[in-house]
Amino acid sequence: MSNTAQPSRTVVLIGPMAVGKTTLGAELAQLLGWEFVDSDQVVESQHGKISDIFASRGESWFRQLEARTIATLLRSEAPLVLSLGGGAVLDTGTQQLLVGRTVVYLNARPETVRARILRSSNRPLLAGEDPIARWQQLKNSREGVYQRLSDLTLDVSQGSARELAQSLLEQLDLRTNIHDGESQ
Ligand SMILES: Nc1ncnc2c1ncn2[C@@H]1O[C@H](COP(=O)(O)OP(=O)(O)OP(=O)(O)O)[C@@H](O)[C@H]1O
Ligand SMILES: O=C(O)C1=C[C@@H](O)[C@@H](O)[C@H](O)C1
Ligand SMILES: [Mg+2]
Repeated sequence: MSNTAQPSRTVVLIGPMAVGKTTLGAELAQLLGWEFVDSDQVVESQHGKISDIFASRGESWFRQLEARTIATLLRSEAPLVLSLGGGAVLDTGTQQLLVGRTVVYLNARPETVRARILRSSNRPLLAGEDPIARWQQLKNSREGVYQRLSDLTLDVSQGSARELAQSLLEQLDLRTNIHDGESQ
């Protein structure tokens, strides 16, 4: 969605739960020397655990907090790597705010996320009987949005977070000269 001639100073990572948005985002920010922010972490630091927010106030309340948080973060003037919660892209206001940013869709198969999902208890939308089937169902229902909003898709099924971040940086450099405008 961004103009590839103009380097964007924000890279936004989107995609389903447990694909590595937070982990790769932190690695990418370190490689770039940019600030890293994760919308789930900001919401949790201000409002408590996501599973508790879902339990006490419901999903739509969480979505409002999430959208508001992302809008604030995207006002940053500093170069930023921003990892979003898996469902954040469903909000139409957030969708509009992503236009003109460099948006990367991290895509994975269920085999890649299976063990990660089974060992975590802070994903309320996967709390039912068959978390892998639910993950796949949510991914399928959001796939079109992830693809439409993104400039680039990164398959995260092979490689460490560091290797994937390095590969992503190389692809971003080719597309947008991401380092342009920096002093070094
Ligand atoms: N490339 C990788 N190789 C091995 N483990 C990974 C990789 N990427 C992420 N992980 C691990 O998978 C787990 C989930 O990663 P992470 O929290 O970054 O996913 P996420 O997409 O941010 O998930 P959520 O949607 O829940 O925020 C973490 O334990 C992380 O260490
Ligand atoms: O995919 C989702 O809808 C979610 C993903 C997580 O990152 C959290 O934002 C929350 O658990 C909801
Ligand atoms: Mg995350």
